[in-house]
Amino acid sequence: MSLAPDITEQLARARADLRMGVPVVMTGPTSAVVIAAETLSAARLADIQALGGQPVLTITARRAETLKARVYDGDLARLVLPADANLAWIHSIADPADDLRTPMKGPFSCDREGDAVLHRTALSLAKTARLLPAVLVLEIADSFKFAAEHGLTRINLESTSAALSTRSPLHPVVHARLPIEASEAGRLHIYRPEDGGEEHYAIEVGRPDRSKPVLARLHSACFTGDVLGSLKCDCGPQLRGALAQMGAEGQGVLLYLNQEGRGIGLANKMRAYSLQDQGFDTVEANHRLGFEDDERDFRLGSDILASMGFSSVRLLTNNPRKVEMMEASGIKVAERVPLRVGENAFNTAYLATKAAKSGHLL
Ligand SMILES: Nc1nc2c(ncn2[C@@H]2O[C@H](COP(=O)(O)OP(=O)(O)OP(=O)(O)O)[C@@H](O)[C@H]2O)c(=O)[nH]1
Ligand SMILES: [Zn+2]
Repeated sequence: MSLAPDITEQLARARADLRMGVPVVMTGPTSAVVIAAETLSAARLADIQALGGQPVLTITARRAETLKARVYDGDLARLVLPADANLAWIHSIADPADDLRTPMKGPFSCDREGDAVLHRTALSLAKTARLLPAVLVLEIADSFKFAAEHGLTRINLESTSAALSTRSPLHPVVHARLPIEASEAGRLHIYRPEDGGEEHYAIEVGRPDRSKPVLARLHSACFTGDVLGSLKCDCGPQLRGALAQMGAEGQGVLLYLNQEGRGIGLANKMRAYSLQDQGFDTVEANHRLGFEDDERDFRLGSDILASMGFSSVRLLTNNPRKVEMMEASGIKVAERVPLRVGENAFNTAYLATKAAKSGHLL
């Protein structure tokens, strides 16, 4: 028996460390100390530079495209840290906020030797910590000794990449009656993932027959739209519209998935909004930040539906990816029910971009 944390638990620690600006040690065929660019402090940068060796700033190919840095590793680029690089330089590579004011940050020298698996895994970890996808990586010789000496979390590279590519099981925690405006027969279910990530919710309206397709909506968290009534998107009206339709039919399930900002987190979504104010559309903004168009995993939704006993849905959505992902993960989509509400002068361009670039149906 051991009380030592397993890889899932170690990764939860590693995420917390990265968010706090604390380095994490990765052990693999080559080992390295890794720190997130976003939370890096001047003191820690100086400490890393004092270790000797050649630090590398790893960014996604999306970010590299904007910076005109050479991509030798497919989905990422390893920028050799210039000897005179300071914290402001690193932050300006990670964060596109000032790109338009200071467009020429290069020329960059990019690594092409050796394997990029450690770098790729470190970037994924930063993304799951909801940080900007940019990490400073310095190879070290004896990772066990280094981690012990500095009191750092150490994770095994192979187990980390395996854990990050596996979906964490979700467990029902509790459910209770919750009368809502749309229906007095509401019930809120809480689901908690094993990996320490955000909880997700299911609002069950009435008591839908488990043997028939249920009216369902996969709603991704949008603090700005759902709570503040933002006019930049259509989320608030879609949320209330879906619940109202379930109330009118007397039954349905709304899954509220805490994948804010299409899975990049609220801070990054606000960075994207700031880029949109500079003239970029919703997809371009994600790319400039180093993210894909959509970083969500809708299979969370099928897991929750299956756990509630549903196998077939009438899905309220305009997003064909949601339909595909449902079907691929074992929930039959008997019907797609369009949900077009909440268009206004502020979100017309946003909705048009989603139709043109993300395949949303009009
Ligand atoms: N990154 C980013 N996320 C945004 C932006 N505007 C809205 N969002 C997020 O986009 C998500 C919208 O989710 P959904 O309501 O599921 O919408 P959808 O994928 O368009 O699909 P349907 O509404 O079902 O057709 C929420 O997580 C919002 O926070 C944006 O400009 N950038
Ligand atoms: Zn929204």
